[in-house]
Amino acid sequence: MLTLDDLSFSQDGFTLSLSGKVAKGERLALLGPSGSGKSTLLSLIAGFDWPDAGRVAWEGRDITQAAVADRPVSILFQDGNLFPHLDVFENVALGLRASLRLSGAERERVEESLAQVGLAGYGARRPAALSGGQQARVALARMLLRDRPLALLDEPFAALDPGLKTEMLAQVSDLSAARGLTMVMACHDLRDAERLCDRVWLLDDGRKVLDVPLGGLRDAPPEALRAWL
Ligand SMILES: Nc1ncnc2c1ncn2[C@@H]1O[C@H](COP(=O)(O)OP(=O)(O)OP(=O)(O)O)[C@@H](O)[C@H]1O
Repeated sequence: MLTLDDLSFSQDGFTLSLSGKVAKGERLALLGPSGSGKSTLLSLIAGFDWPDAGRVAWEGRDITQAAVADRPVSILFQDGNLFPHLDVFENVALGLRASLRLSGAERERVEESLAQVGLAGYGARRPAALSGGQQARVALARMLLRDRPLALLDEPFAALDPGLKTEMLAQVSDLSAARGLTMVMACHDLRDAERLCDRVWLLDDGRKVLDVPLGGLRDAPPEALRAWL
């Protein structure tokens, strides 16, 4: 369980202030207008920022002040964060070892991860020699290789065409279900949220204004979500 207790964080006139819980294995979508605080919340969970007050805990362990590397998280952001000077294999291997000094078994895991996202045989290419969708899948392979229980995704599908988006959504859904990942995903599209997630938090100006299951939502949509339908 991911627990956020009275988190509060202020930056340049913007304040994020919320509490909430995400059950183990649950997939949570963060929806809200631009600037509502979705990325800020992901940064606080990932450890790129620290809250001014409140607590972030995973399975009862307080990780509010933990270093990024010591958190149970893997991260998939919109731009994939691939290193242009490293080849595809090395970019994925970074999920396992920052030193890139891998044992034979670890090299096999990298190859397996690439195969899982349909990129077997692409290891020697540089990111620039891949399409946008393939780059997104390299980032996904790295995220999966990290094998951390909490996946944080920030609009990971925004740059993909509809066909690739559908493919990636299905892949993330299958692979995360197979691993029982807990997921928090910021997105702008309620349909993406419905395809991947169980629950949605609607953010507005740094506050959580709605916290509901996604199943059956369209039958009786809450007023706050009407604009997103
Ligand atoms: N590095 C930063 N320095 C100062 N202010 C920032 C920084 N990053 C974000 N903000 C501000 O924090 C607020 C929340 O931004 P955030 O990126 O979390 O929103 P968001 O909901 O993810 O938006 P979007 O959907 O556009 O990605 C905004 O007012 C934004 O201008």
